[in-house]
Amino acid sequence: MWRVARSAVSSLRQSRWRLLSTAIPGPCIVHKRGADILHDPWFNKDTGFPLTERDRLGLRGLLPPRVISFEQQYVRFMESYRSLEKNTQGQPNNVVSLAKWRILNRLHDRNETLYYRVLIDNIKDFAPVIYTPTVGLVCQNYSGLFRRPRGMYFSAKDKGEMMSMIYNWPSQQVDMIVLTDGSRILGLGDLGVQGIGIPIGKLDIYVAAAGINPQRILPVMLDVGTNNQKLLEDRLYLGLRQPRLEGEEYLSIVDEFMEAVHARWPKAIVQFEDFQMKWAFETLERYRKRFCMFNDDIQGTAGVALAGLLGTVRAQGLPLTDFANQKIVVVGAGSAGLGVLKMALQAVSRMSGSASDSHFFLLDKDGLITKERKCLDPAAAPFAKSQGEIEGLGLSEGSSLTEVVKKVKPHVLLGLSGVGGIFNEEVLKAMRESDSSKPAIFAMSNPTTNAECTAAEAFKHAGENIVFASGSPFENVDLGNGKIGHVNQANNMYLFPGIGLGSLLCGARIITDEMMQAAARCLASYMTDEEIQRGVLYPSIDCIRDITAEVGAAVLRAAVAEEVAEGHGDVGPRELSHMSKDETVRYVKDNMWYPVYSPLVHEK
Ligand SMILES: NC(=O)c1ccc[n+]([C@@H]2O[C@H](COP(=O)([O-])OP(=O)(O)OC[C@H]3O[C@@H](n4cnc5c(N)ncnc54)[C@H](O)[C@@H]3O)[C@@H](O)[C@H]2O)c1
Ligand SMILES: O=C(O)C[C@H](O)C(=O)O
Ligand SMILES: [Mg+2]
Repeated sequence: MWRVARSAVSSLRQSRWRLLSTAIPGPCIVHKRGADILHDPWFNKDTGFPLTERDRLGLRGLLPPRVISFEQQYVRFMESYRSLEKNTQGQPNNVVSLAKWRILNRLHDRNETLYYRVLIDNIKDFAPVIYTPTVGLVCQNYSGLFRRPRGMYFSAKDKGEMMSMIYNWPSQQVDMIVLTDGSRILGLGDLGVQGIGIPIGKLDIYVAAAGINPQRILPVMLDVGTNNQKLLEDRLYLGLRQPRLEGEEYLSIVDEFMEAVHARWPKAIVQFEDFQMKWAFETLERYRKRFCMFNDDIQGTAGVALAGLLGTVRAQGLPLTDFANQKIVVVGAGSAGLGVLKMALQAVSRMSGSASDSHFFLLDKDGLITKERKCLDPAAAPFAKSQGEIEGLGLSEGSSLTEVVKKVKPHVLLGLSGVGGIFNEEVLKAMRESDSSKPAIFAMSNPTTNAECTAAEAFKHAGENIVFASGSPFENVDLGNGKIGHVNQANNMYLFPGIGLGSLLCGARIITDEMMQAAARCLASYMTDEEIQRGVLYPSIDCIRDITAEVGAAVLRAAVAEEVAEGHGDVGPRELSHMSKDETVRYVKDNMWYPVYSPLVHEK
């Protein structure tokens, strides 16, 4: 019940959008006392409870006597984190990564305010721990790492119960849900119930980047079984031990979940994450006109890739309209690869007035996709080459990646295949013959081991003149002679927080293609010419809150223009439509939650 009061206080605060976000934190109503408060990570301040608060809340004697300030607690945590880094030096990467994840996870379980503050302030260091790539390792080892639940689990066994189950979630208000069925976790395949780590990591990024109130987030696992034989045989596996539901049975579970969410929180936004391709596309089409939802792998990824692709045009000193002439080879015809091509095509059509995809080449595990392909996937069909388009190049159905790169001489080679190392030495060397003055290599698959190539390999084999981006973080590459090969992180984390936040703050009924395009354009225009010339396509993760505010505002304004914005709290659609661009950014920023200890007031 305390959560009701807390959200009332917070919406009161949120409604005063003209106030600066640095205002003194208002009091927080709490309906519990004593040890129950210490065990609630939302209220717990550990040794930070002032003496008067200890008296008021029945905490006297339950803590060591000295009061430690928030700042001191912060320093203490960071010191223990840094000493862990020092003490684990030289140990295998996986061991170090999991140790870092554990120390952060323990803080998350104990004291959310401190956890989110250290996360926000050190996002560049901590994103690789709580998000990609370590989150992949955590998912792989989830059943062994499991200590306490986080988020909700809806399983095939819960059919018919979801409408009541949703009320088991203790928070009165939920704004943002990330949902997975665990069927395609990063490039690691079907991890069943263990995929819950992905929604948890994505929502941590929502809090850090978009300032979504952590009390209003909900990570969800839809456990419909797994086809991963190893997991089915693992005695520690925590999910349903049955093959995945298919067809109508599967869809009826997702339908029931979506209806239940909508019944309790009609304004909540649902982000679909890491669904295998067939369900990723099908659920997007099924729900996008009925609910406020999007698929991050299809749409978020596309926006980030498009922003990067537009950056590579600028890096060549060409006008953006030249994007229509860029030859782009996309390796991987799954939800992400097809999403990128679809959005790129929309961008070409917007720029040149005609939707020509003649410069796009799409490959999957069977090589170049052409209209000759047997059992051509309908989703890939629009990008399949006709014989006429490729015979002049000496290519044909199923041509290998090396052949395609050698013959096409693409401006951009973009990997979303999930296959580590597929951009091998021969492929990368072939990129030296690219028709671009600054060839681009995007190895976007996650986690690190699944990247199509490493940054060092790309600069070594394709040349120093390339622009490089990867989905998981790599260190910049020392090219010698004082030169640095810049590594960009082309990850959907640059966009999904802003898409969610912008949609939330305007009360979007649905999320349209135009809102996605606006997000991508905003990210694309974020960088200066000087940065682009240095091969820097995306801003540093350090300023993710600023980027998210800009993206959120762009999404919001597009929603208003598309007339899908219904208003948020006491800010109605008319008020939204009268905001200038700067006012919109201000509004978005003022609505970002920021972790500080609020004075706790007990109420029965
Ligand atoms: N950087 C990002 O922001 C981002 C976003 C989304 C997805 N991804 C990554 O992209 C990868 C793919 O995701 P998805 O959802 O599209 O998966 P998917 O399973 O839907 O598609 C994978 C595609 O790769 C193709 N493929 C497999 N082996 C291949 C090979 N040897 N050569 C060429 N193609 C091959 C498959 O045929 C399929 O078309 C994953 O690793 C995921 O982590 C990255
Ligand atoms: O999770 C990520 O890091 C990006 C993307 O959503 C993916 O599936 O790989
Ligand atoms: Mg994903």
